[in-house]
Amino acid sequence: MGQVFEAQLVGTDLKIGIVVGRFNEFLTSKLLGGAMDGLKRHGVSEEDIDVAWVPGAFEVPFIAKKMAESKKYDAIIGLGTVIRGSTTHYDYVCNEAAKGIASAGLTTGVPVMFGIVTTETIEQAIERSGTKSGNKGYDAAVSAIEMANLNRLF
Ligand SMILES: Nc1c(NC[C@H](O)[C@H](O)[C@H](O)CO)[nH]c(=O)[nH]c1=O
Ligand SMILES: CC(=O)[C@@H](O)COP(=O)(O)O
Repeated sequence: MGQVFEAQLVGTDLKIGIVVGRFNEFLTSKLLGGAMDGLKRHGVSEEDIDVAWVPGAFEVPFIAKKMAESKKYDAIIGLGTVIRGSTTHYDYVCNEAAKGIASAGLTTGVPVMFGIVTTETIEQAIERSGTKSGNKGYDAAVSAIEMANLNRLF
């Protein structure tokens, strides 16, 4: 076997950018709290975390890409909550957020995490924002630390 690359979950010298959607703020603020908790528990200093608020999940990739291009950050975390309504709007917002976040990472070489909760119901969103199914912001933060450290190995 050749080399195995595996990163530590240690955030002591990392600088992290967070982009969070204001739409459904009562839930996205919980995702932000979870992300901050996940970063700090793994050693990231609070002063090394910058936060940008955008109108909704659709706008997350735009600012995530700008943050990544600035080369000030080791990883970016995109946070948002998209809940299906009665029209096709949900699909457009989700698809563009997912595509845009993936593209921001691939085009800049800075890992960008997909911390966007996409659900059929508000109950499902609550469950993933710090209640029975955990906190997707926390999960995205841990993934950001892993990817930032892994990215340094290549
Ligand atoms: N319906 C949701 C939205 N919609 C707003 C869009 O994200 C966008 O801000 C607007 O279309 C202007 O470009 N955003 C969410 O984050 N969550 C939703 O459920
Ligand atoms: C996901 C959304 O954009 C949603 O809030 C829109 O709801 P609707 O499809 O009922 O307009």
